[in-house]
Amino acid sequence: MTATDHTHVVVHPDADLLARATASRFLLALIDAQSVTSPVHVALTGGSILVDTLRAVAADPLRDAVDWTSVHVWWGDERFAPQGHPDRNDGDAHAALFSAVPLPPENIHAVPGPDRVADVAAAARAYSEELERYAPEGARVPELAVVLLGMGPDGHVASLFPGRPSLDVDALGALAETDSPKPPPERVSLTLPTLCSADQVWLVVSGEGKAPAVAAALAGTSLPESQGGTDDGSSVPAGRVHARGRTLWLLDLPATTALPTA
Ligand SMILES: O=C(O)[C@H](O)[C@@H](O)[C@H](O)[C@H](O)COP(=O)(O)O
Repeated sequence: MTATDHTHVVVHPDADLLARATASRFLLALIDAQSVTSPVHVALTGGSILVDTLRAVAADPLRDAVDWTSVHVWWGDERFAPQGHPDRNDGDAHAALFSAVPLPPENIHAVPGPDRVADVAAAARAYSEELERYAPEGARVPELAVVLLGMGPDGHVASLFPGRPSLDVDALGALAETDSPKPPPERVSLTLPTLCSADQVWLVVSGEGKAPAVAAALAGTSLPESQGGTDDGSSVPAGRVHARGRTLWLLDLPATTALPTA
């Protein structure tokens, strides 16, 4: 199904196939990008389907066709917690994938936690500086080949939540969220323009509980406050993410159940 010229919806029968197909698609995207450029920058995030996807990447034989030494991993968002804390997204990714592929530790760009910086604002500043260090001459952020995003039932992506001022930050780089409705409250997130600067953004969404937010995002509308939305007609955060190249919605069947039938 095609939603717009650059936004496409792909539906897999269930969550397991969604994770495995996204994993193969991700590996092919890395291999493809590596045929024309090096290094290749990607951004990952947290959430259950994303971690399942990273596990599937580790189990996919195509992983051996990737030159992991030229892959750089960034975080779409990270919870402000010390290294090794179970809240952190990077711990899950390490267990699911990084421990299984020869990705050099210096290519994994972790967001600093309270064990390294004074507060979440300092963490966001440090991450923005790190992004700039890897950006092409004159740019603020690296060229992200693929950004993988999960989505919450309220339509949030990374740590950009409905109705929060973070959604209106128009600078490239990272921002601090201090009052996330999803715990923990303190997080660092890439800004919306940074997500949209990527060549491709893939929104990987599973389950019927997210079906209303999928429908709202694709229609560019809000959700009622009772579902964590703003009820003001503005698009849920996920509906505001449009990659420079291709925006892919990768869904399982239950996540499509609120979409209008063609
Ligand atoms: O740190 C986080 O909490 C995430 O990055 C967040 O944006 C997540 O991807 C969605 O909330 C989906 O998470 P689930 O798949 O677990 O619902």
